[in-house]
Amino acid sequence: MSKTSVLQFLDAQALVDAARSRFVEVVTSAQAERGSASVVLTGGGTGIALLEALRADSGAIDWGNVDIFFGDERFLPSGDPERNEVQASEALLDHVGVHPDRVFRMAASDGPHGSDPEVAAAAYAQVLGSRSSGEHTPAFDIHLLGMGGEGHINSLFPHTDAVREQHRYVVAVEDSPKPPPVRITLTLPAVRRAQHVWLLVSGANKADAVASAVGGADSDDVPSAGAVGSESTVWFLDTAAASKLDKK
Ligand SMILES: O=C1O[C@H](COP(=O)(O)O)[C@@H](O)[C@H](O)[C@H]1O
Repeated sequence: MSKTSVLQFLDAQALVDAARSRFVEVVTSAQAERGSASVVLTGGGTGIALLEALRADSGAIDWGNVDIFFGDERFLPSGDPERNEVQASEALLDHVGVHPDRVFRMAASDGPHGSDPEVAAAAYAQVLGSRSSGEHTPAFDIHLLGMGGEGHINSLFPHTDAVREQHRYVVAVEDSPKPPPVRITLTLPAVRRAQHVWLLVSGANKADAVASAVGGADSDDVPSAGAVGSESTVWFLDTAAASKLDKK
């Protein structure tokens, strides 16, 4: 039975510090148990701040034995500073001893799969399949998620085909309401394959969506409501993001 926890912190820095310590704990215990760990990174302000914090305190993790995936990507040319993987590399991956063959980036729009995001999404689904045993996508140890003010996670926006996807683990999004419009994203079935799903959310503009999701909204209306880990789901909130929790 999956457990949901809502943790509140004074500010975004305290939230990031707590997520960093817990990330180190989960990854190092997975490595102690089976030699490696697998994590899904997120873009966004708080998600990238966590990666920066991990860079400063990454000693305990054997980064060469971590499989690193991405929850979503902005389908832009390689090196574009808006790409989540570029930001993740600058914040963390370029500075720790990751194994280059174990960092699974989603393709760029000028990459090997061409400029068609559907082809790039299908290629990433194959990557997931190649790293799993039987289920077509790994049972990630941790899936990190940020959340937009309307409740989007990864590039799963309210009332879209992508958030309603029931079968595929990776899809293309060609009309994202948040720029850039073309993206690649893991779907809710992929998120739910993770043992631990962590939503890192700060800021008053997210308080309504947090309250709705924690209160059990439909994922079609508030996508984050559908983000549930197979073992645990943890909401890491600052005071502002948590401010409407008791009022809905
Ligand atoms: O566009 C995106 O936005 C979300 C949320 O970002 P935030 O800055 O509001 O926290 C992010 O999780 C996602 O990866 C990204 O592509």
